[in-house]
Amino acid sequence: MGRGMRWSPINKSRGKYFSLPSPAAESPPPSPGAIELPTINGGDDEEYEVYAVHASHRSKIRTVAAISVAVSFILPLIVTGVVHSAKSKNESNANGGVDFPSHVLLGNGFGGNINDSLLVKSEDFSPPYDTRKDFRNELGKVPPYWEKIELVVNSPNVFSSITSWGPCYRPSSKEISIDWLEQVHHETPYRFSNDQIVYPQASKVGDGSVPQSHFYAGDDDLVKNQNLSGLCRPGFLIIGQAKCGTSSLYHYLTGHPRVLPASQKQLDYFKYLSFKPMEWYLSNFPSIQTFLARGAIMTGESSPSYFPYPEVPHLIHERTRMGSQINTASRVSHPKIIAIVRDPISRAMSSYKYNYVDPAMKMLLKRPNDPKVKAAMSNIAEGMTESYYRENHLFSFEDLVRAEISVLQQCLKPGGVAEQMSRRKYGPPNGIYADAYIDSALPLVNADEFCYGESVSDSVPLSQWAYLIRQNPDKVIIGLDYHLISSIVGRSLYSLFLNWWYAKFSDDDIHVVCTEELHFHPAKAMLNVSLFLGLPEFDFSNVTAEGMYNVGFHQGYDTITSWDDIQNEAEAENDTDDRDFANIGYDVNLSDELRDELVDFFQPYNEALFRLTGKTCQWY
Ligand SMILES: Nc1ncnc2c1ncn2[C@@H]1O[C@H](COP(=O)(O)OS(=O)(=O)O)[C@@H](OP(=O)(O)O)[C@H]1O
Repeated sequence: MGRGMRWSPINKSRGKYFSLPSPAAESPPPSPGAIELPTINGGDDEEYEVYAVHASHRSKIRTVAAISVAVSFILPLIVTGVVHSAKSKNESNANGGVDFPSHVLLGNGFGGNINDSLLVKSEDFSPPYDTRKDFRNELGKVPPYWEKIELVVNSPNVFSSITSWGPCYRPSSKEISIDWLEQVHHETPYRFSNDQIVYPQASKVGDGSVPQSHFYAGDDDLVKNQNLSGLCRPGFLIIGQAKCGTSSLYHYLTGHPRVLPASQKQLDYFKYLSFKPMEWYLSNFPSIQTFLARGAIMTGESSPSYFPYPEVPHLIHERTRMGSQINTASRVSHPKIIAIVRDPISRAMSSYKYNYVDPAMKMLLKRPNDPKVKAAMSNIAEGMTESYYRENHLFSFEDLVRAEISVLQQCLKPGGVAEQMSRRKYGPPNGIYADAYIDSALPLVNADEFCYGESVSDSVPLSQWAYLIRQNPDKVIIGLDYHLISSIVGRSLYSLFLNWWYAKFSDDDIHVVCTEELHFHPAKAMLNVSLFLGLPEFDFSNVTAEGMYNVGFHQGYDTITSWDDIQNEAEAENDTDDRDFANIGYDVNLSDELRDELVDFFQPYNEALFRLTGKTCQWY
């Protein structure tokens, strides 16, 4: 019997049958900040040195970062925030609105650039109607920072002083003539149906109205020459890791009555669409009208494509940074970062199914015309059953994992290829992480880019698999995303990826969720997420009780599977209690021997993760 999480009829309270894994035995304290690379059978036997992660280095970087952030960012916001905080408290008492702590306003960029005299005036301001009632949402509350709107509606002459409406950029002067009350009540009557959320997309950009040349302009132009007026921005980004429950996390979070979803869960902008202007990106978040109608505070998106790439935290930091040229309303903090990490073996198994078995099987059954795929399948009989293909022509989890691990052990050695190449690309003098390399011991390693080799031929898409394919000429590696098939194990080395995020963002702006918390204590895990975001307290239990998203073979970011169905399916497939939830829908064989080896392989990376994030997940 393996050592992962087990199904057992212990917790039936919500119709689920999961038991918590037994607490991990206490391990001896790690040598100061070190990752030791273990070997795994079949890998290189060489002994590796200790891979240093100096805590002192991180604090040095933090200090430098903190000073520059304090000068350019915290200071003005503290000023605004103090005023806001006093103001919202005052209003709250008088009108029964929600009393938000100042960090809600600050932390998510709602501070705006209001001058003090305006705020002083606003406290004495009495509109001719009850603004609170008019902008009230279903809960009878209106977020305090929307108060600015009543000023605008009632005294348009203050319009130019107000750069930010809630989480939204100020509308253009043309739009100020809009009767906002009319908009709220007639265009977007507030209901919980997401069909009624208005996204500015069609009318604003994304319809060809932005010249093509603009998309390919240099970064500076993308930032400067655009009109963000009236668009709203994300307060949070769920960055991944893929296959760790990002879809559930996103849907649960947008179940909070004050949080609105983006036009789709996964926008992938900062990875795949960053050649488009921010204007395009922000047009995928709800309109000001929708925010008002819902009494909403925040929106955000979830793109697991962000997690593994060092370019992404850098880009997010650049394009959302306070004081950038976007316009004055960008005097806001960056979106908060939410990462979710899962027991690395379960994640690897899920990735094996989703990124390899599933697409490969579809291709074997459908025989697409793509010449590369045809070449790879030239010796394979057509029209056979799924189980025939699985048994005869697909590599097992173990095959792929062992091939990958021998590559990783070599590549991740201290001073090895990944470390050297990463430093060359991202480090001093001109790399985008030059500052983070102040101390050369910082393990900034882009394993994803530098460990997996080049294509060998059409039938050997990466050198990593050359030996495997030579030894098993009947088996194929086909799929859409070779880079994902190649890094089934590597993408579970969370600490390597998160190091880059922590180099760009402050600890306070990153929140890490363990998938297992989301699984076993979903309402509590979500409450913690919402408190981190500064949202008002909300009981998520009804939202999370509906089920899990993107499960096993019910794949689809927006597809929910009820807890009962999950349970029934697991029981139908396996009569015993010995069931890991990673295996729902498809049996991935994992011998006890390989499991033990993987546990050892992941252990130092897990420990580095727990040290980095200050959070410990209950794995193994
Ligand atoms: N609440 C909860 N608790 C535990 N595990 C959960 C939860 N919700 C989703 N899942 C499992 O997460 C896997 C899907 O993750 P993602 O949605 O991040 O996948 S994706 O990268 O966006 O495709 C997928 O894993 P597998 O079923 O093993 O493939 C889901 O079953």
